[in-house]
Amino acid sequence: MREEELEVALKVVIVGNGGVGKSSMIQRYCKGVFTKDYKKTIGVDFLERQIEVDGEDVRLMLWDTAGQEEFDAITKAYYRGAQACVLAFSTTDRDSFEAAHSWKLKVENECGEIPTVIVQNKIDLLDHSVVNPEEVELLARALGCKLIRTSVKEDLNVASVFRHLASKCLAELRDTRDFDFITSPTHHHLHPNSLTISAFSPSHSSKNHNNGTIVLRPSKHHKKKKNVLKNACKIL
Ligand SMILES: Nc1nc2c(ncn2[C@@H]2O[C@H](COP(=O)(O)OP(=O)(O)OP(=O)(O)O)[C@@H](O)[C@H]2O)c(=O)[nH]1
Repeated sequence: MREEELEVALKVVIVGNGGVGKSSMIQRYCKGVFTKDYKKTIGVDFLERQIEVDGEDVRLMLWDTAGQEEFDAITKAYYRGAQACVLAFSTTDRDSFEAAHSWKLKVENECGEIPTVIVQNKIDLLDHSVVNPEEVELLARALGCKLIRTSVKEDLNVASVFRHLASKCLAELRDTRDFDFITSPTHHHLHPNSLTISAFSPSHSSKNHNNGTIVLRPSKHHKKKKNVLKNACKIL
């Protein structure tokens, strides 16, 4: 199978305290809209967007989890199989900054070490900031993650968060692209040239990419797909 015939789908979870802007970020990225209204996420929601990264089509499935503790039991299960993570806190909410460590642990427990970006959102409100830049950088270093400062409201740096994660996952995928790590019980039912690793498979390992949604299949046209869906999103 040639490299240009593959399609990659990545499951990305967005975590962080309630009200930091997780839903807004996904809406902004997938639909290009921003709303001032705060509507608490109940459980889990997801949107997707297709982009081209390093010459490859990547389908990003963005899982919006509720930040409120009362939904913990529901959301935890949805981390499973995620291949990348956005860990968000708000410039104006000290608790959300201090909760970053425990969010990281929560994701690690379910997914192992996956590419993660620490997002400091609401930088349009820097005048009301309750965190200083040095401590934020220290946090990112301590967690071993890239730090990106965003304003979903102003549409600042939102796209770079997802582009960075997709690029990192692709690089890791290329490193392991001999495909001999396929373990999905479902792949027997697929076209012989089609390889699917289910995002929802209960078995997972933290090191390899056999724990998530990596869908590798030949293009319908047997040539590199045009990126016609670049800005297309849909609610599933
Ligand atoms: N000023 C400003 N407000 C923002 C920004 N991003 C989100 N908000 C606002 O912050 C509030 C909370 O945003 P949500 O996206 O609902 O937060 P959430 O993290 O999904 O919250 P939960 O669903 O409870 O987990 C909303 O009123 C948004 O309009 C931003 O970059 N700047």
